[in-house]
Amino acid sequence: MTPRYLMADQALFRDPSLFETHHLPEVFNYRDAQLKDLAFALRPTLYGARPLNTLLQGPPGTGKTTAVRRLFAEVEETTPQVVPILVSCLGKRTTYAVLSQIYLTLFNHSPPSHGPSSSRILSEIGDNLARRGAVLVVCLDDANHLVQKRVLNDVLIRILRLHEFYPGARTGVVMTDSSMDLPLHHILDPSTWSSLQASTISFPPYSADEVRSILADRVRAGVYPGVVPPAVLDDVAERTVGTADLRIGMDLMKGAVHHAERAGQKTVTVGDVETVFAVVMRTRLASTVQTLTPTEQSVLAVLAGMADRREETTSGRVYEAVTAVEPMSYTMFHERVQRLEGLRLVRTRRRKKGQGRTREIVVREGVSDAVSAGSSGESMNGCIGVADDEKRRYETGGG
Ligand SMILES: Nc1ncnc2c1ncn2[C@@H]1O[C@H](COP(=O)(O)OP(=O)(O)OP(=O)(O)O)[C@@H](O)[C@H]1O
Repeated sequence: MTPRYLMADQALFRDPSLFETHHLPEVFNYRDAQLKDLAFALRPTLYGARPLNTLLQGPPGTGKTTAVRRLFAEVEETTPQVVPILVSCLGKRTTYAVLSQIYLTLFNHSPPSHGPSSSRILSEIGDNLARRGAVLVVCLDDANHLVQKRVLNDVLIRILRLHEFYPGARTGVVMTDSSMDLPLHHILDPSTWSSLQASTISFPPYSADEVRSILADRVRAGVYPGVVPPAVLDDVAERTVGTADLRIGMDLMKGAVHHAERAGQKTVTVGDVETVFAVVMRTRLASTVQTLTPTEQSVLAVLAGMADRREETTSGRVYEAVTAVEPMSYTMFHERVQRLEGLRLVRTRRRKKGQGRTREIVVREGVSDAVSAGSSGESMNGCIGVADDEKRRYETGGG
């Protein structure tokens, strides 16, 4: 039976899922050099040896995770004795959470609910690998989120030293970092640093032409011919370059096509893109704010308040204001600001003050709104609600 209702207004998309973040694209241009370098690091696993540990560094949306997923898929297909596991560190704040994810992938079920210790989970992982003679390659995706409380150091040392306690178990790590300056040599103990010895692969931002061509490929695969006119493609590409995140471009293109489809149009217009852009930005920002810890939310809320009142936001002043709300050491404050900067919620800049120089913390556009939307509800979830409402409105053609 031909579906009369489900597909009734599916007139413009061939396949909207091609625009989802988790979609692994068929065509992955402009990252040949990085794929080759990563393949080189993983190649020893084909012969049963440990991989070379690697750090993939570049701004958000530059293809780091996609490169890892492509090569992990190849490894999985060709080399059964290698177990590649990708752990998204965004929601993982403890060693236990990271190890549980590795356990889950290895054993196909979560650790027992009575809550074994991290060491117990690790010993089961080690036993399993040693028994099978397998090589474990863990990708800590967005490893910069593990910097607090020395979690990254703890996770790395446990994974990298596993072979000392379980001879036959071989392990290595790939880390991705979108903060661009994961200060590994500062945050890792000297012994972890020397076990890691990671080489770095850089993922520079895509040029404007590259962004346009990547979006054009996706449109070709996911949307019927003629639906997205060149002027619309140009507009989406330009806005994407402005936000420096290809993921926003994908969301924007998908949203604009949905908007046109719901309105019964045959083609997407620049007006559709304009309508959807604000919603995409708000949704993106809201979901980023939602990933913050309560302390990070406090720092951001204080900063946003100061920015709204046009107060001076030098780091000294902000530190004073933050500690009046929530006491913390300067180092801890500095780490929180670094994380907010890594998430592109704030940016810092050096400026002259009197005879010396000072660091100013600037809240990025739209962030104050996302924070106040969150604080007006019970939690930051309120902020997602606002964005979702708006999103629903445009998805149902309400503009
Ligand atoms: N060269 C490319 N060709 C096609 N699609 C790409 C390319 N690079 C990135 N993408 C797409 O852009 C989106 C973001 O890519 P990806 O998640 O790999 O970026 P990332 O660098 O890991 O970002 P983050 O640091 O924020 O995790 C995905 O939807 C991916 O399919």
